[in-house]
Amino acid sequence: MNMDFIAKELKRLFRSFGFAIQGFIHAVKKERNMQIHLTAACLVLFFAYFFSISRMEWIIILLCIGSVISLECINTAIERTIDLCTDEIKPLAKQAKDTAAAAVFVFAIISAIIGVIIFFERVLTFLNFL
Ligand SMILES: Nc1ncnc2c1ncn2[C@@H]1O[C@H](COP(=O)(O)OP(=O)(O)OP(=O)(O)O)[C@@H](O)[C@H]1O
Repeated sequence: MNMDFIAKELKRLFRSFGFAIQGFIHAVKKERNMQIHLTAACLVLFFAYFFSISRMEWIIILLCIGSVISLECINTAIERTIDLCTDEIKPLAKQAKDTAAAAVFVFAIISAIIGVIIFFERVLTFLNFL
């Protein structure tokens, strides 16, 4: 492998990171649900730090945040693809969009339940302490 080849591959790699970041910025700017997820994620990270949760709990929370945000990106991509394919009202377009939205919804609900399991007792203890 010569240095030229490595430099070219690295450039390609960083270019693809750049495209991914552009996609993420687009989703954050245009999708209200993504803005809600990110706000919730910031709150959860603050509470996680505040309550000094365990290493395993950090891992679970980071997995949940990453999964919800990734699913929202995929949902946005599916919405755009469908809008690109048709601007007519079609049952299949509705099914595809709604099912993609359901993927985010299911994981967001499960993440909220995990959040309650991790934080509920700690919040109660903190409130009693006040
Ligand atoms: N081409 C289409 N044919 C049939 N139903 C559609 C079509 N486009 C959207 N819908 C449906 O209309 C409803 C609203 O969809 P729309 O994409 O406008 O908003 P949304 O799903 O809330 O997304 P956004 O995050 O952009 O607000 C959804 O149930 C969606 O499945």
